[in-house]
Amino acid sequence: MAPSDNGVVAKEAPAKGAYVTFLAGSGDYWKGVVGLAKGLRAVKSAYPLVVAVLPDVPEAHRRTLLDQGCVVREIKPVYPPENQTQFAMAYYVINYSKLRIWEFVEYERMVYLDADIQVYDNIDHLFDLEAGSFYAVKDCFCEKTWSHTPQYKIGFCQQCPDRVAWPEHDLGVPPPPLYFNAGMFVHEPSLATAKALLDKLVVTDPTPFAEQDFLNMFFNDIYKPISNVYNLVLAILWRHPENVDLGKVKAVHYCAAGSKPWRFTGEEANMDREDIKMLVKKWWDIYNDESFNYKGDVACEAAVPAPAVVSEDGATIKHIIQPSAA
Ligand SMILES: O=c1ccn([C@@H]2O[C@H](COP(=O)(O)OP(=O)(O)O)[C@@H](O)[C@H]2O)c(=O)[nH]1
Ligand SMILES: OC[C@H]1O[C@H](O[C@@H]2[C@@H](O)[C@H](O)[C@@H](O)[C@H](O)[C@@H]2O)[C@H](O)[C@@H](O)[C@H]1O
Ligand SMILES: [Mn+2]
Repeated sequence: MAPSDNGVVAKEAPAKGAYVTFLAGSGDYWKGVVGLAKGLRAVKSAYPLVVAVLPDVPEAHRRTLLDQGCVVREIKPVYPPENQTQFAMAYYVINYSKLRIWEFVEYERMVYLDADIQVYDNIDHLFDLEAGSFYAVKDCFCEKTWSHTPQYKIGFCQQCPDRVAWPEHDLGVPPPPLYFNAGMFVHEPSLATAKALLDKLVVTDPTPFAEQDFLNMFFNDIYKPISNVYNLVLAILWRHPENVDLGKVKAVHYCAAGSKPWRFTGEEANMDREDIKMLVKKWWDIYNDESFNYKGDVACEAAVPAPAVVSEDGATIKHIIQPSAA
């Protein structure tokens, strides 16, 4: 790539990599996606952000994402088999549609980030991790959302396995396998894997953490934990403060109840903490900073493979490179 004005040659991203997030509904999660697009730009990521959108995402929201340089790709919803499951959150049923991102085979490697994640340090090196494993951060079992599980009931958590030993003799079962938070993971799109996921889904009873439970089961044998700095599940701040150094955190996951920055009121439990208020302000500082708006970045264009229209059950890939109005 030609040196930029100051003679510094921008790192050329392998054309086959991209960040990907997921957007459903006509609600306010689009603000999370805009924040994420601006955050990746702020840390000078060399990779584009693809947004997998369900059909119910309004045109106006899609336009806003295109204007922020996102690659917007419509996907068909994925539903779990008929079930009476009580999901930990009722809306989790839509999260199974995340499974469509294995169909994005125009990319060899993708880093998935929930729309309620913000990146505060460059994590492009994740694209260089050795292929063949599923990389993600270990979740925490200590929040009330886990109260249906034996680990919660006995106070066992993989974030501190020595605090309460797993009573294998009493329970007659081994400790649960390592379990990742599905808000961030590194994956390799493949139509074969996409088909295997959907085939397995139709014969798998849904469970409270929906696609997160399903992905943990499906990728259990190749799951490789990576550092908490790549996906700080906020509850770690009060459940396992010894496991986090905020100065080193690269990506924050605003998943704790009441922590979504664009809906923040500070009223829910733990939302009056100084570190939470600082992290929410940090998110807004990026969201409101117009210098991080899309300006037709050359690096972003170079990182995007030649736009192609891939018809797939009516879904097509649209990539429009237009300088934003701002
Ligand atoms: O109404 C919704 C709910 C969820 N999501 C997407 O699904 C992801 C997972 O949901 P959420 O982050 O709320 O789950 P949590 O991590 O808080 O459990 C979100 O980050 C969004 O990318 C969305 O687009 N619209
Ligand atoms: O659909 C299931 C969701 O499950 C996960 O969220 C949970 C999980 O992290 C718990 O451990 C926390 O206690 C809870 O707050 C948080 O919402 C993923 O973040 C999300 O992307 C999605 O997969
Ligand atoms: Mn999330």
